[in-house]
Amino acid sequence: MSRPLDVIALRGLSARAVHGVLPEEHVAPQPFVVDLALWVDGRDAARSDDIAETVSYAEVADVVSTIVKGPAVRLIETLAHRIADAIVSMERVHGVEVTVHKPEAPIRQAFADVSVTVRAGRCGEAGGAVELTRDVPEAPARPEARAVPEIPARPGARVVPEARLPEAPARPAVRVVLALGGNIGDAPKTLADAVERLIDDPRIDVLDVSPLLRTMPVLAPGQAPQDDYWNAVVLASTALAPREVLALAHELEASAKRERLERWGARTLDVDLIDYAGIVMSDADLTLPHPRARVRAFVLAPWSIIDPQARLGGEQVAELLAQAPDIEGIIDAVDDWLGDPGTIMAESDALIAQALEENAVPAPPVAHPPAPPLGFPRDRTVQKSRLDLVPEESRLGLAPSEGSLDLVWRQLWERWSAPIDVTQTRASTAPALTGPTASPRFTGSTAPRPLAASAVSPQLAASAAEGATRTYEDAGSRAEPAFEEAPTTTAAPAEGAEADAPKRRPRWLPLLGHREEHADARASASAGAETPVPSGTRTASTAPGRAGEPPAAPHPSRTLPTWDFAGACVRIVDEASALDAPAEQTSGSHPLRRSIVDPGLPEDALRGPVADSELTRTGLLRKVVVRPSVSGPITVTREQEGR
Ligand SMILES: Nc1ncnc2c1ncn2[C@@H]1O[C@H](COP(=O)(O)OP(=O)(O)OP(=O)(O)O)[C@@H](O)[C@H]1O
Ligand SMILES: Nc1nc2c(c(=O)[nH]1)N=C(CO)CN2
Repeated sequence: MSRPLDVIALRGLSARAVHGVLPEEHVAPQPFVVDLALWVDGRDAARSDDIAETVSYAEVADVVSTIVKGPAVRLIETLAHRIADAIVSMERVHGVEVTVHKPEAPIRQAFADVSVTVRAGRCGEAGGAVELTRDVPEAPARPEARAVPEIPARPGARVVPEARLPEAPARPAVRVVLALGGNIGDAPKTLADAVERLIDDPRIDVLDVSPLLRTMPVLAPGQAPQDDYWNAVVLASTALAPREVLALAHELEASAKRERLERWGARTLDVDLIDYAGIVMSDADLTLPHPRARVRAFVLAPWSIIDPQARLGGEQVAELLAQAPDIEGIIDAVDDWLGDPGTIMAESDALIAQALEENAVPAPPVAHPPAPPLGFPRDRTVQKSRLDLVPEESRLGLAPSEGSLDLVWRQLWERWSAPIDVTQTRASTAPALTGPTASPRFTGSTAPRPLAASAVSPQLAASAAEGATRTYEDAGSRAEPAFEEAPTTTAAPAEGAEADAPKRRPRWLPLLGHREEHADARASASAGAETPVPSGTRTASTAPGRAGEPPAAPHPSRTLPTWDFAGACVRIVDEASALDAPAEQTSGSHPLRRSIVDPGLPEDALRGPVADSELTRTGLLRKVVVRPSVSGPITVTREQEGR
């Protein structure tokens, strides 16, 4: 009598290789992802608990990897059949189903994935030739499975100590992209806590964390206005299955007390799985890639900043970003946000308030030339730009180099170099952009939240009183930003405010200034002092480290995140600071070297040079968390005195 066969599933086995019809595909490697189902008779193995009686999935993975990385072929069919033939010829394999995905295939149209599935051998029952089924159960992956070595074959062994029992099939680690967002409570802090939990989670390796963006809410048509969101993206590597990653995302949301009251309702924390090794799937609980990510600048922007070459469903993320309907909804970017997130909201409010205040006088319609594509604004006496708010020394080396491929960084730079002037916005297509803003939070709130008097300019108060608020509607329903009229009952116009005076709003804000200043501003805010002075408002003469000037105030102490800096388990580095510096110039005195560690670290903290492999491609100051397990041993040097 026939009996059912067991199924070993191995999914998401990925490797970069050079298969394809086009000659250029034979030069530039692209990702190939293989899913496998193997039909085996595992009864004997189950009885003896001996790997020699079954098929080693590790061996299978080796075979697949060798073929994928092997000689180039033109078709994925060829590749899939080669794999199937090799696997089915392995001892104890009755049948195999192989799917080869080529998520970045050169296809002109937008597409999510292309794959081919081939089958070989006999499957289903041990006795007879039966149909292969697509209904392959998902292999249960145990978090610690990766660490457990394969049990060596021990012929004749009957009893295996429990500690050495074979684990469930190990899933290869794959790249995943998570998007975080929130707009209730202290969202930067909630997001930082979530990132910290991910970093601490043994099931997942955080590879990179994007800057934190403040974004205007994207809402469904007719949906009630909400506060601004804070968004970031995390790149990680994990051996968890897709649904397990989703469960992890839900755990994070639960720990932030996320409530689901309405679709796209305001939330403390939203964690979406945007991409899982490029795979395409959809069931009741999970769709991959995330179905709406491709039209969401609040996902695409942070993602492409940390991975300018990233692709989503076969499309360049940077290109998708350029088309995203809510691209103008990104109103602030904070590069260095994980260490002290608790003051970011206040800083952002204050910076925006100040920007509004300083630019309250409307510009003549065509008063200024178009912003130079790179570098600083040419005529800084006429109009201020976002960059003018940043001390000059903090801008050194920040400009993207000519010919840089980093489109996002160049775009940001262009925007920040442009005078803050709404006439430069998409006024022709979105006239309401010239309208007033609701509050320094740029929220859609019907009732602007009360702000410390010192943080709100008269213009801003007037703007708040005027009440037209701006959000974006779901891209599926409307391509252009939607503008909603907020109730006029929110606040009385501030005294002296011209009811019909044109109001302006900044669209992008530069990174906050020099890190020490930044730290000071944050520290003063967290110490409950007055509203922090945004770093950019300080004059360059007060910036620390400039020759002939009074020394900067000592760093205030700051609470460190809970992960272990002192033990060098993690390290925070920034951008191309050490690029051209000779070895002995590892101190902050080198002009290109701004800072290489979080300024909140203790004075005696270990500081390390930035290895080439760790440089960010954007030149954007930000944190990179490096684990020795990910990047290999870290050379640690002590920073020299005299910063
Ligand atoms: N790739 C995915 N990432 C996260 N959730 C997903 C995904 N695919 C499907 N879902 C499902 O969507 C459900 C609703 O998710 P959630 O409440 O986070 O939606 P939302 O954030 O309000 O809207 P959106 O999905 O548009 O971001 C979840 O319970 C989850 O099962
Ligand atoms: N700006 C912004 N808008 C949103 C966001 C978000 O994270 N950021 N999330 C939503 C549902 O997931 C709906 N709208």
